[in-house]
Amino acid sequence: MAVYTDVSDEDIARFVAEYDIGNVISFKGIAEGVENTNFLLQTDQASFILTLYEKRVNPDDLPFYLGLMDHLSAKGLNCPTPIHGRDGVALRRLCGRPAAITSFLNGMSPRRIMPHHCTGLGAALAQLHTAGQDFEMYLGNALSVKGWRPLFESCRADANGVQPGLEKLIEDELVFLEANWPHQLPAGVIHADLFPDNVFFFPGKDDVSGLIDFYFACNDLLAYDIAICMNAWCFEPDNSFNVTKARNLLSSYGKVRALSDDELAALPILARGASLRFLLTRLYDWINTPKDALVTPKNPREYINKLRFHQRIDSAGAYGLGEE
Ligand SMILES: Nc1ncnc2c1ncn2[C@@H]1O[C@H](COP(=O)(O)OP(=O)(O)OP(=O)(O)O)[C@@H](O)[C@H]1O
Ligand SMILES: N[C@@H](CCO)C(=O)O
Repeated sequence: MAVYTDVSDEDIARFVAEYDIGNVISFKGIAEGVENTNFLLQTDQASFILTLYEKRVNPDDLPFYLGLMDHLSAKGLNCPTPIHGRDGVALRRLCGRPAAITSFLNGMSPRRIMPHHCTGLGAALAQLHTAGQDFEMYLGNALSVKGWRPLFESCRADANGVQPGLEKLIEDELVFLEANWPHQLPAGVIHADLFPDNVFFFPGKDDVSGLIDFYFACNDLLAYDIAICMNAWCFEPDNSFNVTKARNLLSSYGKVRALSDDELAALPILARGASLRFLLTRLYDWINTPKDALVTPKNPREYINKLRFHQRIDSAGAYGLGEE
């Protein structure tokens, strides 16, 4: 349950009065999500999402996230559109927290990922990368290769308690990635957290109907975003890699934005980095989330298996490219 900040009926009525979106007819907390407090807000004009940004989001980065959603929406990407108040301002404060209203997107995240979802995902990801190319703001990725060691140092003492040998696995992987990370590939705005819960589809349709949750978006290597998606979408619950899903993801991405030979060659190492990134953040949360917290931390072990899988891969052919 992710409603960290309570908002009264009076607070919401006062807040909505700053906008030209009609009068509130219903307002309820959304259980999904772990980072921020989200409410479904219905007015007599439309449905909206009200988000109160909680401690994990740096308030200084909010203009980038909201500006990016404005930019991508204007380019025709179906993502939440920030709603601006009568004074033109989208980022406001409510109940002591930074807050914004965005448009509500119809559609549902897939409960069971099928290969056709990965086809839709690949096209949507490439559209996002293409549409982001002329976005003028810049935000570096705090969770890329330079950010991983400090994160590891903050939780390494507890790593072996989560799985024996984990501290050495991470240390060795960090040394490898720090020495071999490809810095010269095409870069731009990436989503950086495009997991199935952030991608909507209409039932029975292959195309993505909408993308949400841009609060890890940043500037980084475009192919790194593909690697994040490959990890989040192309493994089965038993940890086996589904090459059909990966092939669909990569080939539909490539139809919208062609991948260079260098990007393809770097995919295994980018996938190792993407595994380590989510292994580390999950490990940190696993160790630091109080037992009585509202949210259940995600299991880091899933990402140990993904990392081990990619460590055995030496070329992108293993991800289904070049096959029929
Ligand atoms: N614009 C939107 N349109 C429709 N539903 C939305 C929208 N934004 C958020 N939601 C709903 O709210 C839920 C939580 O949103 P979101 O994933 O952004 O939360 P979060 O706490 O930032 O997330 P996370 O834990 O995934 O980082 C989503 O799973 C979705 O059901
Ligand atoms: N998508 C992240 C959590 C939310 O940012 C994970 O699965 O670890």
